[in-house]
Amino acid sequence: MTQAADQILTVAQMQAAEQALIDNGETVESLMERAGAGAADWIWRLAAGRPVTILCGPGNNGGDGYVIARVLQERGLSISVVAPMEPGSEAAKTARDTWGGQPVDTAHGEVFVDCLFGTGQSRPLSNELVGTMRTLAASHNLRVAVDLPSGVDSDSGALLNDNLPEYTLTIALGAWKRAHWLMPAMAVMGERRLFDIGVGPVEDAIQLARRPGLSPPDADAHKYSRGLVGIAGGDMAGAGILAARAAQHGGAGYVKLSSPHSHPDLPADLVHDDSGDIASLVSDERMGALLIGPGLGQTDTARRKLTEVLKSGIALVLDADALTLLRPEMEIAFPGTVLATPHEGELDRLCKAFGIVAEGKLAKAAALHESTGMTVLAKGPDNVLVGNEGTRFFPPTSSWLSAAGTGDVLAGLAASRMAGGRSAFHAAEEAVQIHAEAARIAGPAFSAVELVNAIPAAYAQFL
Ligand SMILES: NC(=O)C1=CN([C@@H]2O[C@H](COP(=O)(O)OP(=O)(O)OC[C@H]3O[C@@H](n4cnc5c(N)ncnc54)[C@H](O)[C@@H]3O)[C@@H](O)[C@H]2O)[C@@H](O)CC1
Ligand SMILES: [K+]
Repeated sequence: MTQAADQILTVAQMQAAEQALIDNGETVESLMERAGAGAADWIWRLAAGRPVTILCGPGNNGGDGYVIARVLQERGLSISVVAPMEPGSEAAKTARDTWGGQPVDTAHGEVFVDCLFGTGQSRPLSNELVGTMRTLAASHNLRVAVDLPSGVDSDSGALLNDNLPEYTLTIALGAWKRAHWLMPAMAVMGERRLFDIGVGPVEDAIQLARRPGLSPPDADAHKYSRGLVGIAGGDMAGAGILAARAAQHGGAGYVKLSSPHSHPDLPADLVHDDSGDIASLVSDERMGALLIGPGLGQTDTARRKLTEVLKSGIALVLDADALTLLRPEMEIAFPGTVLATPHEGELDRLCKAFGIVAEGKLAKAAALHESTGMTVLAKGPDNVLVGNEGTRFFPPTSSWLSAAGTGDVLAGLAASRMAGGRSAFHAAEEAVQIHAEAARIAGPAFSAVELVNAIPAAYAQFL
């Protein structure tokens, strides 16, 4: 069931949704009035009586700005409007006439409101416009972007100019746009809020990930019913141990690490097979999910292990070295039960190996899913998940996750959720959020081991 508040629209989908509202009796003016008044409410709270400067562009984003100016002025705030371009659209002209004030060349105040461009941003801003925005942003302590910061491409999240201001708050109007959840745009938006103007569910829209609803083990659970996770390690012991630790905390009842060496710090509660014999791992019929990649290495032995694991038909998580070794000629028994978790560099390498030419994280992940049938989680500061179930975006995660080993932890968590019976898609959806919550709980400057230790508390948040 589509949740309208969680849907993330392209500009074309937004325009079609707006048209559907108009076909049902709304007008552009009535929608602008609602959107502008909604944004004005947020700005009113933020301003708390202090002066507000609104930068209005020529389109309907500028039109929203004139509505905001009128509403806030009627409430007694001191408002200055800077309008480097005359209104071009009919609705924006009407909004400006209804406001009835005189724009000024520049202003100092407390809150700067960017209504220069929204979803109609079609090309980079002139240096002059960037200069105007920067000057205004620098002379106001609080900065609000209405719908989108100007200079952001709504569908890709790209920044069309350098040196754009950073915002305190971005108010999405009617629906989330892709840029609200994609880097680098997401990083300049500050807090993000959605104001509903009545847009209904849009078919095939990208959705925000559902919050995981986890449960404790069944009353009659045993270690195998909770899930057996196998980890096919290799040359580097540490990464496999980290992933195994994460899998233990991620809900699985039993975790088996296969790596061809002993390790002095191997936890006593981890079953370790140091024969490195992959055949015995894949022939275990109780195996719920297998993770291969962290610490695997890129030797011929590693490639042989990967080839065997791919053919096994067991639900798989492919990460790290497994993604570097993966080639189109390798046979994957059931791609629908395989989750690949590439970071940006691995995603690029995979696209190259599979002859995929695409621009941007979303397009690359979608093309890789299309070409291989695997579920693809393109991880990073923005996470993009593409599978047969659709596409999901996620709230931003802690930037402290940019540390070695955190990817191994995520892969272990995903394998754990899969061994517990989740599809590759839902396992990834849950793993990203448990991982993000663990990072929040671990606080600043954590190591990957400390991240693992925070998983039980993160898990508890979703019970
Ligand atoms: N879609 C909807 O349902 C609603 C949209 N509203 C607002 O309308 C906005 C979209 O309005 P528009 O489609 O008019 O688009 P914009 O207001 O974003 O701007 C489009 C105008 O700017 C020009 N332009 C684009 N890039 C430029 C550049 N770099 N330099 C100079 N000029 C440039 C275009 O040629 C066009 O004239 C939304 O972001 C939102 O704020 C709201 O008013 C209410 C409802
Ligand atoms: K804007």
